[in-house]
Amino acid sequence: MILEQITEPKQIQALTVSELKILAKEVRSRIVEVVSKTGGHLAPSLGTVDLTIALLHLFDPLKDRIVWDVGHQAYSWKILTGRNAQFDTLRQYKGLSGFTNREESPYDAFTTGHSSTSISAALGIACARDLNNEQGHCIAVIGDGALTGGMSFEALNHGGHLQKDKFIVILNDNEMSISKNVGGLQKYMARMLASKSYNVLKKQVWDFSYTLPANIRRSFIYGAQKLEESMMNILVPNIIFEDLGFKYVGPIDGHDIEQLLKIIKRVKNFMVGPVLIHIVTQKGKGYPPAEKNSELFHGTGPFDLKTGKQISDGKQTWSELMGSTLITLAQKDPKIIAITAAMTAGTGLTKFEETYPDRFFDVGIAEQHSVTLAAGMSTKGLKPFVAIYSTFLQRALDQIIHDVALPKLPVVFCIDRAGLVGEDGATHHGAFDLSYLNFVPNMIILTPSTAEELSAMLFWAASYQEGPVAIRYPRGTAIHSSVHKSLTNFNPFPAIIHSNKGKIALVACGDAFFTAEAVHNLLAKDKIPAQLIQLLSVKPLDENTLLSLASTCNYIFTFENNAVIGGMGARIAQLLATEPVKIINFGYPDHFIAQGKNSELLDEIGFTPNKLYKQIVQTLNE
Ligand SMILES: Cc1ncc(C[n+]2csc(CCOP(=O)(O)OP(=O)(O)O)c2C)c(N)n1
Ligand SMILES: CC(=O)[C@@H](O)[C@H](O)COP(=O)(O)O
Ligand SMILES: [Mg+2]
Repeated sequence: MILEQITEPKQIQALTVSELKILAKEVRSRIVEVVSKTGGHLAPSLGTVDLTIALLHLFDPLKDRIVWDVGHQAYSWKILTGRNAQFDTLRQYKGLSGFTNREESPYDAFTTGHSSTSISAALGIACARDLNNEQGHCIAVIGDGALTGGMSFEALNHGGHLQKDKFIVILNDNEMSISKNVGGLQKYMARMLASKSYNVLKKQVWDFSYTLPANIRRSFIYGAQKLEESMMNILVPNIIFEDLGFKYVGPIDGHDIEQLLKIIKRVKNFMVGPVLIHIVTQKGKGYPPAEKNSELFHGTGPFDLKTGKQISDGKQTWSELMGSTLITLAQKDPKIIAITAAMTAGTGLTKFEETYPDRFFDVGIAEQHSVTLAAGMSTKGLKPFVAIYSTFLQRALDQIIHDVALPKLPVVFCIDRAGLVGEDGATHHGAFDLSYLNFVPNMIILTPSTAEELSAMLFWAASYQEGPVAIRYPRGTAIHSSVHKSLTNFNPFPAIIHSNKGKIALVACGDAFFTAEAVHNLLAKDKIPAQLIQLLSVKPLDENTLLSLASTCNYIFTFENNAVIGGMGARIAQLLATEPVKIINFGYPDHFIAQGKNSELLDEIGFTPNKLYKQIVQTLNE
């Protein structure tokens, strides 16, 4: 086994091409074997094995800085940059992160998880390199999906302007985002792939250059680049990257290691100014089930290695419930529209897309655009539901404030993955949406604890026309419960009083209600009566109920799956600041929470019924 002998990336530089090919096979087996147990981003990571090996053969990953966009395709990078021994801990509690992370390894040039940051980051590194008089190439590896994010274009625009040498963007084009990639850009790249004439020209130029003595080769290639700039416009009109100031090289078979080495080496040694290398890969390469269904294996749970069969309990998720309720609403109201930013399956909208293709919009990885698109639609009387993960909606805060809330447009935000999301970790937890929405005027924020409440809120929001509504719900299986059954004539604003006895009150929202309920039961066993209050609406708050609690209780303990700073509890504390009651907020602490099973993470931060109960008893005894 070659892989077993690789303890540091430098060793890869000494391998022959046939050894590199064997290494690629071994790395793929290692990835499939581990991810079948841990779950993870299998198909993206299988697609980049050959590229990783080529890059590590040609570059020094400490001196040269390589930034992987999203970082979900970097498993081979991890394995080959000194982390093979820990690779079995991928995405596990205290194990390796599922993304690149500067705290995890000096080889990881940038901490990632959210899309479309790589070109900006690599350009920033290139600027710093030059200002510090340092050496080395700065390379961004970005997928065709990530390229649909606006930041990529902001960075290409700026990179083309700066004209940095040794600045390379590698576009990893597999024609897939998580689902099929969308948009004019995708079609444009498909046309480029089909454009043989330009590639023939490129090949001829390179081949001819090899007939020249080494000392004049570099200036020949520079001259050829200039010539190409004008010829290209005849052969392949409007190469967008060239127009922006990048030299375009490609398309290249991203699984042909020999070819990758040849071309990347030429770019490394001879080309001046920023270069974009366009490689073509297949998602899931080397593992037939993932090749056949790369969407399913984009991010997978554990699966059977032999068959590729995934393990699922088949229970309805919050996202699926949202999607099916939206179909029901859309049947009644032709104005209802669904919008996603490249997360059709994740947000439960696959069936909506099939049922109402004309009323479904996948905008690409373009959260900001999705929000303002919805705003535009709603000015003309449509009723858009924007389904977005809490963590990704962070990107669109200004659009929420300026384009939706200020003009009071009736856009509904279905905020998925609110709270901890487990193995994706710090970059993906939905820890902040209550905080970043709480301060937005005109915003209504609803927090269902049960499946029935989510449905009722969606129905309610569909007919609310006075301004935006955000409904936040967690990742995973929807909870059906009898805690709140009377959903006819649903009104989300009054607090639900589940128990009104005692001098202390537990106030909770969303799925944290069940934590509060469990604490309530533990206190009851200790003969400590507590009032138990559920808020369906975090904004506006039911001020009357909270003020009356303040007048009857010595303590109010609040529970939420959000950062305590700026969350529901913080607003309650603000509201009751002048009241004699003491308020203690339970939620996420003021640090980033890593990855692992939610149960492990909640235990670590002390957000479990037992730990909270003990904290309450201790507080009462003080
Ligand atoms: C801001 C943001 N929105 C959405 C996502 C979810 N997401 C992760 S990877 C991905 C698709 C990326 O496609 P591409 O860049 O082509 O990489 P591939 O998986 O095809 O290799 C999406 C939508 C994200 N990570 N960040
Ligand atoms: C890499 C990325 O951002 C997505 O693939 C994300 O991991 C999906 O998360 P879910 O598994 O919760 O849909
Ligand atoms: Mg892709």
